[in-house]
Amino acid sequence: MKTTENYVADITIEEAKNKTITNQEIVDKLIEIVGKDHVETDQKEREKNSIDTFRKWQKAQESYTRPIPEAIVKVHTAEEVSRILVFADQNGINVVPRTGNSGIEQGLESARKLYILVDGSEMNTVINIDTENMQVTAQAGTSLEELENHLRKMGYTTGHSPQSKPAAQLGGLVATRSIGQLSTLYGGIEDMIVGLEAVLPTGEVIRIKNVPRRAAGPDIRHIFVGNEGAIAFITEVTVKLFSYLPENSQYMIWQFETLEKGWKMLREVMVAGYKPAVARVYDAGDASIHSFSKGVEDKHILMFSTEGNALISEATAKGIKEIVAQDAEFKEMDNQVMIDWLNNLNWDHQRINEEIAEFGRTGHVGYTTEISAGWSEIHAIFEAVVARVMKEVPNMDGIGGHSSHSYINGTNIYFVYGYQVKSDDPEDEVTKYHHLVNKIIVEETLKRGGSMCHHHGIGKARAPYVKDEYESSFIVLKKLMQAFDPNNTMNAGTIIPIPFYEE
Ligand SMILES: Cc1cc2nc3c(=O)[nH]c(=O)nc-3n(C[C@H](O)[C@H](O)[C@H](O)COP(=O)(O)OP(=O)(O)OC[C@H]3O[C@@H](n4cnc5c(N)ncnc54)[C@H](O)[C@@H]3O)c2cc1C
Repeated sequence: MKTTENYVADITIEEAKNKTITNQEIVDKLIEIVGKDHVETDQKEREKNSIDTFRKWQKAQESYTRPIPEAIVKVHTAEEVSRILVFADQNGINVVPRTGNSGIEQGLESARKLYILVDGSEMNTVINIDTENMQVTAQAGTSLEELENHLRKMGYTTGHSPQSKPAAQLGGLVATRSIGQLSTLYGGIEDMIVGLEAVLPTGEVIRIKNVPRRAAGPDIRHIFVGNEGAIAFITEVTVKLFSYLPENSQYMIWQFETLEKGWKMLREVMVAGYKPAVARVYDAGDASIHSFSKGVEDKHILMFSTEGNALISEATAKGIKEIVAQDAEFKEMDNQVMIDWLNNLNWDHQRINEEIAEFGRTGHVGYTTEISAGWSEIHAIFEAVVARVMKEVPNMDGIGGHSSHSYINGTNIYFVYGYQVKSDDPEDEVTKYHHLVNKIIVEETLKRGGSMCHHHGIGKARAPYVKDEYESSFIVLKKLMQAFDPNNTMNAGTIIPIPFYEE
C-alpha cells in the first residue's frame, strides 16, 4: 500500500449487496493484509465471539443464534485497518469493530450474515504521556486500567473510571461515549477527549489534532465519539490528564426513607455548584444487591466523594454535608461502607464470566438499562418503569435502580433488574424478557422528554427506537452516517437499524 488515498470504495450499496465472495477468499485477503497469525478461523472461537454480554443467557448456554463472523482479524496499524475496511466495503462484508469486548448493547453482534470482526485489542501502545500539556495519547486497544495504574504511579489520572475499567479499552470507551464513576468532577469521555485518529470505511486515515479548544466550525470529534463502530474505526485517542491526589479524597454516605428526596438532594448539590467526584442515589432494592456489605437496613442510599486539590475537595465535602444536614431524614453512616463498595465496584472479564456461569446454573439472569432525564421527570420515570415492568414482564425477580451521574439540569437512572428464564429457546430470553423490559424503560423515558440511552450506547438493542429518540433531528444523524459510510459497511444495524438506513 502506497498511500491510503489508493483505497477508495467504488461500489454502491446495491452492488455491494449483490457481490458474492467465499469464506476462503475473505480469509486469504485478511492473511495477506495482517499475516496468518492474526486471523482466527476456528469455528468455536468464531461462535463464542458472535455476541456480546447483552446475551448473557446465550453465553451461559453456549447456544449461539446470531451470524458467525467469517474470521476474527487482529489489527496492529491504521494502515492495516484501512486496507481491511476498503476490502470489506468493496465486497459487501459487514465490519464489526471491537477492542475491550465489554459492550452490552448488541454492538458486537452482526445484523448481516456476511461479516468480519476487526479486533484492535493488540493496538495497545501508549504513544505519549505529555505532562506539560496534560494529555496522554494511546492506541485504541490500550486497557484503561493498565493506563490508569501507570499514570497513577506518576501522579496523574485520566479521571475516567467506568465500572468496566479492567475490561474496556480506549477505542471502545470513545466509541460508546462511556462515562465513569467520577463523572461529576471529570465529565464523560466526551469531556476528556482532546483528539483522535480514525479510519473511514473508504480507507482514509483521519487525524483530529490535540488543542485546548477550537471554534473552527463544528466540533468533528463528536462524529467519532459515540459512533459505536458504525461510522469509523478509531485507532488512536488523546485524553486529558489531571493530578492524582488520593490523599485529599473524602467519602460521605447516608441512608434515608423517601426515594424522591434522594433525587432532590442530588439536585440541591448540583444547583449549589458543587462538583463532587461520586454523586449517587440507590433505591433500597438496588442497594441491597449492590455490594453495600454492612449497615444498609433496607433503606435508600445517598453518597458523595470529593477529590483533587485539597482546598477544593475539603470545601466541597463541607458544603455537601451542610446541604444534606438540612433534612433530618438523612442518617449519616460509617463512610467505610462507601469505601468498601467503591473497592468492590469494578468488573474484569473473569468476574463478568463468573456471573454468566452463575446465571447458567440458576436460570436467573440480571441486566441493566440506563436513561437520563430532567430533575422534574426523574422520579415519575422511576415509578412508572418499576410498576410496569413488575406487571407486564413475566417471572421478574425484581427491578430497582440508581442515579450515578448528575448534572445541573437532571440526572440518569441506571435500572437494574433480574428475571427467571423459563424457556428452552435461547432467543426467548431476549425477545420475551430483555427486549420487553427495555421497551418499557424507553417508552416511559421518551414520553417524559428524557433520553433512552445515558451511556452504554444504542447498539442494536435500542436501535428500533432511534427515530423516537431523535425526533425531527433523526435526518441529521442519518445523513451524517450515510455520508461517511454510504454502503453501510460499518457495524450495520447499530445505532440505525438497516431498514431505516436504506429507506
Ligand atoms: C460489568 C460492566 C460494567 C460496565 N460499566 C460501565 C460504566 O461504568 N460506564 C460505561 O460507560 N460503560 C460501562 N459498561 C459498558 C462497556 O464497558 C462500555 O460500553 C465500554 O466503553 C466498551 O468498551 P470496550 O473497549 O469493551 O468496547 P467493545 O465492547 O469492544 O465495543 C463496544 C462498541 O464499540 C465499538 N467499538 C469498539 N472498538 C472500536 C473502535 N476501535 N472503533 C470504533 N468502534 C469501536 C464496537 O463495535 C461496539 O459497538 C460496562 C459493561 C460491563 C460488562
